[in-house]
Amino acid sequence: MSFDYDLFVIGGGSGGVRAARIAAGEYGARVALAEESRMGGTCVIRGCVPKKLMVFASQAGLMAEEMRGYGWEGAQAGRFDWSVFRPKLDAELTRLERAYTANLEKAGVRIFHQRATIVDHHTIALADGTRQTAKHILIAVGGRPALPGIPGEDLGLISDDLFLLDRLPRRAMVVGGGYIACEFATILAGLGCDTVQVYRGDAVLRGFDRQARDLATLQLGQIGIDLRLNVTPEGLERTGDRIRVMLNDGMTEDVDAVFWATGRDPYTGGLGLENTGVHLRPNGAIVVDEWSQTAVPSIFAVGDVTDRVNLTPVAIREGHAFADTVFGARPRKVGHAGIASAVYLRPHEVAQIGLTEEQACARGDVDVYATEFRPMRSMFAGSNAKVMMKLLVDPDTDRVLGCHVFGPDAGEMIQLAAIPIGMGATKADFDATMAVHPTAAEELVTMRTPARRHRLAVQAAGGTAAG
Ligand SMILES: Cc1cc2nc3c(=O)[nH]c(=O)nc-3n(C[C@H](O)[C@H](O)[C@H](O)COP(=O)(O)OP(=O)(O)OC[C@H]3O[C@@H](n4cnc5c(N)ncnc54)[C@H](O)[C@@H]3O)c2cc1C
Ligand SMILES: NC(=O)c1ccc[n+]([C@@H]2O[C@H](COP(=O)([O-])OP(=O)(O)OC[C@H]3O[C@@H](n4cnc5c(N)ncnc54)[C@H](O)[C@@H]3O)[C@@H](O)[C@H]2O)c1
Repeated sequence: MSFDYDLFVIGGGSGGVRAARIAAGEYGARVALAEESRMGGTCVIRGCVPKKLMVFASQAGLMAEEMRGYGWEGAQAGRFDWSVFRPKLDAELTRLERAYTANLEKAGVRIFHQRATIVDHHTIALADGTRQTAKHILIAVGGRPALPGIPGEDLGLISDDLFLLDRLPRRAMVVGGGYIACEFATILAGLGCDTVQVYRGDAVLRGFDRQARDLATLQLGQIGIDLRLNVTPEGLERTGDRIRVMLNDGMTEDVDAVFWATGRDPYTGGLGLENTGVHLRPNGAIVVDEWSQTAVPSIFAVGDVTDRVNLTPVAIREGHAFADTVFGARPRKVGHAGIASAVYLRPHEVAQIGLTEEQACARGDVDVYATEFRPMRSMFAGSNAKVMMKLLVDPDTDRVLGCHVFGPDAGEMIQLAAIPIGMGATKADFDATMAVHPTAAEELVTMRTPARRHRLAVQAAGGTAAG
């Protein structure tokens, strides 16, 4: 049977673009890609990139405060002008979008700027009514924000909207305690918005190490966010040009904008998967095996739509491994354990790799090398902001099981720590490494004595041994 293409990719985001470019450019496959919105996908257009630029923009106040502590009398951040920043952001995203498009075209990929749906195991329908056939179909459609399902929720905004605002809200509420909620609240507060963050749990960033979570929770309050814990909205209604939020603790809040950051769901609705034998999980995620192959041999899926680890570098690696395996005769699987990540808060970021202290304790014996200290840079300026560094070590093998950093540029630190830890480094390897002085990161190679030693036998007997 002959097909129009060897590969048809649905979705021009992190995973889809990489897979298409490698399959066509490196392996000579005949590839087409459909993108219904802007090329580059969530990360480039409405995620990592605009978010990080806004994090940079939002730190002027903290920098001015620090500089006053260094003797810069009267140092002030000035007034943030969204009408200057927003067009610059738009121009940068357009530049990136063009670069992604050009790279695909250079690799020989045929691009359809429209929505695609699946007709059968080898056929794609495009929004213009035409059909294309392909030997392989790659689904890389990503995810979409999930709303909480409460009355009036349509009055709220989603993360995409932050980058498209005509003007910044004077008073904003961010709902949630995950990556997006914490980063968005930090950005809004830093840009001068009166910011309320509402989270139903007792500490933000569930899934991260508890000590880091507690420090992040504290920091959100310290930078001026009105953080309400153990609270959740029950309904929204319009009052004039504002929005009234009814909270489950009986309080109401009037704000100019509400941002839902209550998770994301795979974007499989309306994709035509009922025409195939592809299996979905209850949240709509596509079930794939370790080769990113679905239950239908000709259909593969990568990235957030599979809800494995929802990060850009993971989607890219999955897309690349798919192309290597199917078109390059170089079978490659992607490991989803031990992936480092960072949350870009200010002034200190949260970054991690491997097990949390809680997970390590549940797994078995663990020695915890941990330190909390006021770093030279901010202490001199009179700030109480604390840095935290932690290594979790298996006492039997001496292997480092996890690393957690709460501090300035923690994301940059964890990227480098991820290399030795991924290679199986031991605590002795860290100890043998000469420190770079004076840095905050040097603490990672100078912690000599465990702060705590958790022993499974002792815990089972009713306690935790401290060393
Ligand atoms: C606010 C925010 C901040 C983030 N920050 C970070 C970060 O700092 N670091 C990090 O690693 N990750 C971050 N992420 C996550 C990251 O953006 C995603 O993990 C990544 O984009 C997933 O890539 P993907 O290829 O699976 O999907 P996407 O990038 O979402 O791409 C999917 C594409 O498919 C298109 N599409 C969907 N359906 C169709 C269809 N039927 N036909 C045609 N086209 C279709 C969409 O328009 C989209 O362009 C962030 C996410 C958000 C929302
Ligand atoms: N820096 C980064 O790497 C980065 C940044 C942003 C997003 N991301 C990726 O995007 C994914 C999605 O981010 P996210 O923040 O949307 O999801 P998340 O899963 O991290 O957080 C969702 C939050 O919403 C809360 N929540 C869920 N339902 C709720 C409800 N009905 N009412 C009130 N609160 C509710 C949850 O308790 C949680 O705190 C992340 O898991 C991450 O993989 C990464």
